Amino acid sequence: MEVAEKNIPCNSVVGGNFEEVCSEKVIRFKPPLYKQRYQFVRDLVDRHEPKKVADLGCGDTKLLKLLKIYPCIQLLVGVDINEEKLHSNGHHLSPYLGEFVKPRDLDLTVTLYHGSVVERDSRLLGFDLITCIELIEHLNSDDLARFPEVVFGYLSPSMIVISTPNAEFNPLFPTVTLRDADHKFEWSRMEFQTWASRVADSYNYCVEFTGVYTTSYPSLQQEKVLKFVLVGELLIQVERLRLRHQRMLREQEKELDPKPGDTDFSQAPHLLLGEVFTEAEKARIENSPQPFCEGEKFCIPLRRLLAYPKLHRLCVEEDRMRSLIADSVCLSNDGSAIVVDLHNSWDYWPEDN
Ligand SMILES: C[S@@+](CC[C@H](N)C(=O)[O-])C[C@H]1O[C@@H](n2cnc3c(N)ncnc32)[C@H](O)[C@@H]1O
Ligand SMILES: [Mg+2]
Repeated sequence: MEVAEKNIPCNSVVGGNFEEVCSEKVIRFKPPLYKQRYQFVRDLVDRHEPKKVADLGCGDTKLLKLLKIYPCIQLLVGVDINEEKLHSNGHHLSPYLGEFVKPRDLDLTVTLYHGSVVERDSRLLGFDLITCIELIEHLNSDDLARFPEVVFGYLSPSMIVISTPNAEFNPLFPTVTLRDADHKFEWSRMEFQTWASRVADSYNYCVEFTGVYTTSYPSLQQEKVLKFVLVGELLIQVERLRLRHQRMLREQEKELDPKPGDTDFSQAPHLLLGEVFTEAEKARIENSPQPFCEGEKFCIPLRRLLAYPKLHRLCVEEDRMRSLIADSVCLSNDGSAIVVDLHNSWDYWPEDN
């Protein structure tokens, strides 16, 4: 899948299709690929609100039917070399009764042209978006060679979407080498990207690649995610330290004023500690500033917290940590420590929360 956008810098992304292989080795795409391709175009229309859109190789006009509901689009054109397809499907593009009852705010004209994408047609000049969905693989080598000059060079719309099957999936299909009898070729992602990058370069477009299905995963590179993980780990660590400090105080009390029946917990394993540290981790923790009490307030220096492995692995500097957690916890006046009530675990949050 390619989106080429004229003169607007963007990054290159390489994605993959989303597929599922069933037990009997019949490949199915979920949702079906044609729906994913159309959805990709719809998302683009949502984002860029083009006024004039043309679908080249529009076939049975399914995409045009989906696009005619967009209020931003005022001119919608379909072109196909197969006149019969246009005739048998064109009537689906007429307005419904409901569209008379509740008319659009802005004009919309829908037109179908019979013609070839490799012929210059001045009626397609000045478009905001041109889509070529599963078209180029139907062009013979001469037509494919003419395609860039006509579509990118002559028609030169603001944006072009081109989709073509990914041949890398073909070994998963039970049948032959090409997926359709009319296909003249099927490219790997690399072949497509090489072609598209060269075309985009020649006509001063910038190019972006994606599979029809793309999703991004949360990572620590995203500030929201980092903050969520940081605050979560931090609260766990603060609670551990607070409970440990309470226990230490109780033990000290007992040592000073032992009562009959008191058990000596000092030798018992500290169940609440929960974590096992390597020697290096222990050393890092011990070399960091210690938690301390100010009256009933228990203060844990940020540097101490950052020494614990689960927080250390987030690779956050003290200053960054301070700004990320500032609205989630109470900080000491100088901002160097988190302050909690020693006896109440529900006071971590700043007062106005
Ligand atoms: C696989 S169909 C894709 C139809 C539609 N874009 C879709 O995604 O459902 C390819 C279409 O391209 C049309 N086509 C092939 N060569 C063409 C050309 N040179 N100019 C215009 N249309 C062409 C075919 O008639 C066919 O309708
Ligand atoms: Mg095809």
